Amino acid sequence: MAAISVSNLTYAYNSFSPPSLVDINIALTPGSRTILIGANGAGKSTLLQLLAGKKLVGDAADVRIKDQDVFRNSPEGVTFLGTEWAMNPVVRGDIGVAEFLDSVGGYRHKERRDRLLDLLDVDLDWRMHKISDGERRRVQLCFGLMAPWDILLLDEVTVDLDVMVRDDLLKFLKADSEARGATILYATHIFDGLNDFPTHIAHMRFGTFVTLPTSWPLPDRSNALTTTISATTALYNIALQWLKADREYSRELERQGKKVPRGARKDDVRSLPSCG
Ligand SMILES: Nc1ncnc2c1ncn2[C@@H]1O[C@H](COP(=O)(O)OP(=O)(O)OP(=O)(O)O)[C@@H](O)[C@H]1O
Repeated sequence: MAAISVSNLTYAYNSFSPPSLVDINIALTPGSRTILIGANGAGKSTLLQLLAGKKLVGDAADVRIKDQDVFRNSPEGVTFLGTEWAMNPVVRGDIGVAEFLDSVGGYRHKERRDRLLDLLDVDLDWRMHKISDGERRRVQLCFGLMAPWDILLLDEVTVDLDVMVRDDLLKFLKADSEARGATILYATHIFDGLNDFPTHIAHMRFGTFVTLPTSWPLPDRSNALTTTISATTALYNIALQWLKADREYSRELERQGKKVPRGARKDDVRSLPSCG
């Protein structure tokens, strides 16, 4: 049974916009850690939010976590952490971190909470309205990760962490996923220090997958861009190649007088070279 499975998923935010996701079909195995790579607007956040059950999809789509429909059954053990959390006025209010974490059940997971407080260097005496963006992000991660999760959906939440905290956090997530067979799907633009983290990588472009989740490191071979991708190639370089290919694709469409779509037609996308 797949940890996450998506079939026939096409999604538009409204009836007058082109779809932001087009015919998505993926299956992620339990215990896998997949990095979602794609340019701004590729559809990463939309996909993560749909998996978190935050948006309703049409009847044709089948979106499952642990074989349960994410909308109808709300599967347990799913944690979604996105960037918008820190904007919520509630978490910018005059409340202490200790009180805040207890109000969301921290006392039930004391051991994990204390480990995360230490790892993320969070002070229980901080007041939520007086801390920096990075400090607030660390509180969010402590809040989100203290209950053991089966499925973790991460949308660029390491963006304002300092390098050391980010590195410690990635090591913690990897060890936690390995120890408990838990699954991670992580959208990011920051590839420093990420080489040893994923079991799979995937490439999205204009709302669809150009490279489905593929085992990482990639096997040695040459791709259509005549650049050799080998097991030693850093994830950063792969991401750079993929995003360059995306830009070439957009330019080619423009040369052909076609408008670059926000949610591209899948035939357009799939006719382009893929590195995966
Ligand atoms: N609330 C919204 N209403 C309408 N369209 C939206 C909305 N949010 C996103 N979109 C559109 O959906 C597409 C996918 O956006 P999404 O945020 O999923 O991309 P992303 O890959 O996460 O980008 P980024 O790397 O910038 O976070 C984009 O074309 C975007 O303009």
